[in-house]
This record gives sequence, C-alpha cells and structure tokens, in this order.
Amino acid sequence: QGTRIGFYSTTCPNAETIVRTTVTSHFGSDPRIAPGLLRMHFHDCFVQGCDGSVLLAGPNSERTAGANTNLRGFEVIDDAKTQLEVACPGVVSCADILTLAARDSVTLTQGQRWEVPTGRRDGRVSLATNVNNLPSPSDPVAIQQRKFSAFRLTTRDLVALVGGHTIGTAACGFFTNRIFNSTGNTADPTMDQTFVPTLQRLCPQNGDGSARVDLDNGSGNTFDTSFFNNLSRGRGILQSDHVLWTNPTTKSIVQEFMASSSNFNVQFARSMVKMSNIGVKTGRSGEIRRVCSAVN
Ligand code: HEM
Ligand SMILES: [Ca+2]
Ligand SMILES: [Ca+2]
Repeated sequence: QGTRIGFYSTTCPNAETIVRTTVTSHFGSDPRIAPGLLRMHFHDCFVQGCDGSVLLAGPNSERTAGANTNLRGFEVIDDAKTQLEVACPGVVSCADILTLAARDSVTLTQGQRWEVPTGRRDGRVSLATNVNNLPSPSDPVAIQQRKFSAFRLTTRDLVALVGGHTIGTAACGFFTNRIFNSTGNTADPTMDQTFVPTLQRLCPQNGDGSARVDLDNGSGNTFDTSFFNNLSRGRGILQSDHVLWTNPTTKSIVQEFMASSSNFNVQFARSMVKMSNIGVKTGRSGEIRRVCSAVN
C-alpha cells in the first residue's frame, strides 16, 4: 500500500488548494519560507521516513538536533493544518501537508510543478538521537552517495536533489573553514579565487557565524540551473556541493543539468517523488495528527 496522486480527492477535495494558498500567503510576507520548507521536507524524509516526525515539538525531539536548529516554516504547516481541520477534520496528515508545501515552495520560486502522491500518515516518534542519517556539508561524494543509496536514491537523484540548493541560504559557520586558513587567507585553492573576497566580506573571520549567504550566488530566490553553473565555476558555497564538480561521475550529471534545464526539472520532480516516498506510513499505521507539533 503506497501513496497515490489525488488521495484526498473525495475526502478533502480542497486539501491541496488550502496548502497552496497558505504557503503562498506566507511566502508573500517572507520568501525565506520556500527554501525553509523544501529543506524541512528533506530532513523529515531522511529521519524515520516522510512521516512528519520533524514537526513534533518537545524536549529531545528531532527539532532540537543540531542539524535542525535552523529549519524554518513550522508556522506555515501549523497554519495550513488549522485550516484543514476546519475544512475536513482528521483527514489530512501533517506529513502530506509538508510534502505538498515543499512542492509548492518550488513552484513559488519559479520551478516546475509536479503531481505529489499523497496518503502518508503521521509518525508518533521524534528523537534527536535519530537525526544521524543526514549528510554533512563536509561529506565527500562517496559518503553522500552512501547516505542517499541507503534510501535507494541513485547518484542522479543525489545531484538533482542537491540542486535544491538553487534556493536558500547557508550560515557562514558551515563554510568559513573554506575561505580562511589560520593566517586569514583562503584555505581552498580549488575555489574561484575572485569569489573568495566576496565571501570573506559577507562572512568576516571571527564575525557572526550565523550570518547567511545564498547557496546559489546571484540566484538564491529562483529555482533554476544557476546553482550548477556556479559549481562549474568554483563558486559552490558548501564543500559538499563544490565536490560534485570534482568527482567525474557527479560532474557529468552537473554538466547535463547545466546544458538542459528541462532535464534538471524533470529529474528533480522524479527524485522528489522518490524521496517523498521514503519509509511512508500508509493504511492503518501511524495516525492523522490533530495538531502538527504534537502526537494525538
Ligand atoms: C549532501 C546533501 C546535502 C547537504 C550536505 C546539505 C547541507 C545543507 C546545509 C549545511 C545547509 C545550510 C543550513 C543552514 O545554514 O541553515 C543547507 C541548506 C539548504 N538545503 Fe541542503 N544539504 C543537502 C541536500 C539537500 C537536499 C536533498 C535538499 C532538498 C531537496 C536541500 C535543500 C536545502 C535548502 C532549500 C537549503 C536552504 C535553507 C534555507 O534557506 O532556509 N538540501 N543544506
Ligand atoms: Ca520523518
Ligand atoms: Ca537559483
């Protein structure tokens, strides 16, 4: 028993519209929620499957784990859930709301829309100690591949999904080791050296490690292939993104996506549907939460 397109078509026909309208209105007042929700969905799926576990609040929940402290958009999911409980009480899962919101975030930033299979149910467990499958920005390609293949995601899925970094930002603290060495000069000679001073200005040494920089320099608000062009020019921000251009296998996929935005869009949509089906709870397992931040 899996997910399917239109799972709510009879039980809550306006479900997808309500999610889209809610995400759109929050996006209007703060566009940062688009990358926020896309990343939150990834962090949900890689920990206990796409079951809304990342949304549960409380001591020692996933939200309190280091990798999740900068997640944003929880209030968007809560808002959509409140409206859905009025329209169709007890029907639409928080895991599906997050999956739909991630898709809508891509469309709002001018990416291509895809149909999202629904029917996920919500998990009842959320433990910070379970947040250990997520890739780290210092992971070499082989480790990234291993972490994705653990969920049957291929190298092509990996490159497409990391293309999600075409929108959003990273805190300076995640990459200052690349732009300064102990003497204050650039530490990574494989980066575009003309870009280093820009990054050093945005992220001064011993400055505020929580200041943020676009992951896709010059195009952080638009879902496009500019991110891959930046990788090819040595302008990847995270080490984990940068190395996708140095490994021959991932490099050829990056080149393909640079050459064809439609190849990227089609692959991104397919890979998102695959990722969105990791470990889903359907049928009688899990529950439909009344409030997304707490189990029933
Ligand atoms: C090797 C895999 C990945 C690594 C190492 C990685 C790492 C990171 C890091 C370190 C940040 C910055 C976080 C912060 O400063 O708050 C980030 C941001 C982000 N990641 Fe990833 N990521 C990976 C894969 C993905 C995937 C698969 C997606 C979604 C499809 C994704 C979507 C995002 C988005 C949209 C942001 C920006 C968040 C915002 O602006 O609030 N990432 N990622
Ligand atoms: Ca989860
Ligand atoms: Ca972009």
